Amino acid sequence: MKVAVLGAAGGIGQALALLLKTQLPAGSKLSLYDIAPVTPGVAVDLSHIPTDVEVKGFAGEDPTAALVDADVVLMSAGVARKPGMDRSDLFNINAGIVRNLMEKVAVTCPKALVGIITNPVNTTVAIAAEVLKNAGVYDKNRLFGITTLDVIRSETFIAELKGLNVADVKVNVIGGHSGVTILPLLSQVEGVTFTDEEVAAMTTRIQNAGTEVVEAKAGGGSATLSMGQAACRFGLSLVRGLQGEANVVECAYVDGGSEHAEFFAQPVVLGKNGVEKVLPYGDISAFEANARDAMLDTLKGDIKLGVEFVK
Ligand SMILES: NC(=O)c1ccc[n+]([C@@H]2O[C@H](COP(=O)([O-])OP(=O)(O)OC[C@H]3O[C@@H](n4cnc5c(N)ncnc54)[C@H](O)[C@@H]3O)[C@@H](O)[C@H]2O)c1
Ligand SMILES: O=C(O)C[C@H](O)C(=O)O
Repeated sequence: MKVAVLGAAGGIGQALALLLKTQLPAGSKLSLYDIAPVTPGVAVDLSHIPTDVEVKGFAGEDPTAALVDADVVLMSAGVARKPGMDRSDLFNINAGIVRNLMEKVAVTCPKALVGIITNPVNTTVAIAAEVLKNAGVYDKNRLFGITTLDVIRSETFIAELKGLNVADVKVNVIGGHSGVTILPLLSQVEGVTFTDEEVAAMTTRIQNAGTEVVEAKAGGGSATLSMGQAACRFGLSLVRGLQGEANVVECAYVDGGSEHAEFFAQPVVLGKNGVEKVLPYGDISAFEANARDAMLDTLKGDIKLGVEFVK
């Protein structure tokens, strides 16, 4: 199993690479790419950790060497927010970065499962899909926007609020990955009841959690360590599915035939070909149905921006 991380010298990339070096199955290969010249050094550093995962690092303008034979590609290349910015403010720089890297993915490892972390995810995933379509290699089951950070935040915040063991809290988060498009389905959390006020406050906190980190870091970037953990969880789930493990389920932003939008985050079963099955997200409350319907214009606009960027 070979996993490539693009943007591997960055805040997320280094945290993710460390976690993958220590958690990928024995015999795996980890391939690190970034334009930053330090990247081969990051790989040398990680290679001193005694696990049976081979690490190689590549720097420069061309990611091809890192992508050869990749089964999974996790992309966090690009710029991060500073206070006062929305994720959409990153579009001008990150759209071109994602397009260029996806052009290399399309040629070098078109069958790889690709997880996009680079923001704005609602738009960059649409960009990635258009690039793959133009190259004639698009398989909707192999492309994912990684929304796992919204899931782990939801689980953490709910456990804190309700005094629960976080390992017992499971939450689906649907929609997309920015502001109102992030919709945690609190009504489905087993063994927990919320007042209307708690639902409103918790939903807002989860939707603004990225901004909470951006403001706390005060110009030093956005979530990197929690995102490293989230991306590692998602990447390992992709690997477990590829290895034939049954019942691997994660929420992800996919082109899954949703009635709501071309791309929509919801639970999916992962397998040897990526998405094996898109699961229904189940019964939701009136509050959640209103929030879902209210987000759709924003989400569809974000997707359209990505499609038009490539055309
Ligand atoms: N999906 C999510 O939930 C989520 C969570 C947190 C951050 N993000 C996003 O992830 C991205 C990365 O965040 P970060 O904190 O790691 O930023 P960072 O600035 O620390 O790292 C980004 C890395 O990308 C590299 N890079 C830039 N252009 C590149 C290119 N063309 N090819 C290869 N590498 C390139 C940079 O050299 C840098 O090392 C941002 O867009 C951020 O908004 C997404
Ligand atoms: O908020 C950001 O800009 C980064 C990321 O999308 C997050 O949710 O933390």
